[in-house]
Amino acid sequence: MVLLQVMYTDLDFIAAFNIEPEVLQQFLFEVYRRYNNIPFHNFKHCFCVTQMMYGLIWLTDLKSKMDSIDLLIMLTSAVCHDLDHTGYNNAYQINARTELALRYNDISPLENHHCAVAFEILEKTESNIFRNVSMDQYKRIREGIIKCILATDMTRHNEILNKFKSILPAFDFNNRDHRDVLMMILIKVSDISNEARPMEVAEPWLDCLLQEFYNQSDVEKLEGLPVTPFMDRDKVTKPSSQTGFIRFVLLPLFIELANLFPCLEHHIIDPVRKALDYYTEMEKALEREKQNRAQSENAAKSKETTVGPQSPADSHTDAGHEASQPDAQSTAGQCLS
Ligand SMILES: Nc1nc2c(ncn2[C@@H]2O[C@H](COP(=O)(O)O)[C@@H](O)[C@H]2O)c(=O)[nH]1
Ligand SMILES: [Zn+2]
Repeated sequence: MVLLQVMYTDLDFIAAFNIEPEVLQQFLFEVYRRYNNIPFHNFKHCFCVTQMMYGLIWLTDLKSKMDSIDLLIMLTSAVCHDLDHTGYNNAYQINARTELALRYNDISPLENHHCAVAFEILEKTESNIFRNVSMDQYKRIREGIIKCILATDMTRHNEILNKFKSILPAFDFNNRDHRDVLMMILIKVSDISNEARPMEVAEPWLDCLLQEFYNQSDVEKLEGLPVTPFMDRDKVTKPSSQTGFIRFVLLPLFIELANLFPCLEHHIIDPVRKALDYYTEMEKALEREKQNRAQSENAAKSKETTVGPQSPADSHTDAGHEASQPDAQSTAGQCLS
């Protein structure tokens, strides 16, 4: 929480918007309290996304290009963007007809909720970091935060990315609509930027994400709901989850942002390309292992049909051999390390 406080201070928000230190502390404490103890969408994820946003603001020298109110909107949106996430995505909310889906008529139920919780916190005077801004400024901040948090709904990914691509050739920092789209892109990039971090940080985050995914698909199976395919433990592995995501979601998004800010190439694109190579190799190793296993099983079967059934002792040895195999994923990981 202290580091988040430092980010507000470093970006000069304390002075520019007359934010009292104890109000900022109370705000951040309320935020901390309203993140749940779940594998991925927890307070640490909020911290990482905010830290990435803070880093992007400095790396791109946004302070010289945009009003500080826009920067305040972006940093605060990052802090609040997954408040009270339950660990079950929008598809689940809608299919299970949860309270959130009912309240928001199936329209981005989670993101609407994260935003509503943020403004619940800001409604309390003691945690309202915007309590000293003018009515007009508050209106702009509220509009901006709503826009940014709602933009993190991944079902809107192509819509937002295409809008950004269409304005990029004539991007103008003085154009309000252009800035709004850029703000949405920046929070999206920050939100899904784990793979831009060093591998030893990024990989454990993927484990946490898959834990949350697998938990959801298990519950979907138990409740007889449609099973979200990219969350199904019977279909998804660590590398299969990442290669597609990096190729089709991360790189196309990051490359467009780097078209506007070439200085980002080295910071966010290079590590993501490296991660793609890493998971592609892991996927190949897994595939080889699967093929080897299938071949040994076939060989064993044909031996059985030509020689006849094995003695119990033989089959025990086989079972023992099978059980002593390390699991596919860790072997693939070892091959690469
Ligand atoms: N397969 C992967 N999916 C990812 C990764 N990082 C993020 N995501 C997906 O995007 C959303 C992001 O939105 P959030 O606001 O919910 O955090 C997340 O839920 C995942 O579905 C990744 O590295 N691999
Ligand atoms: Zn998030």
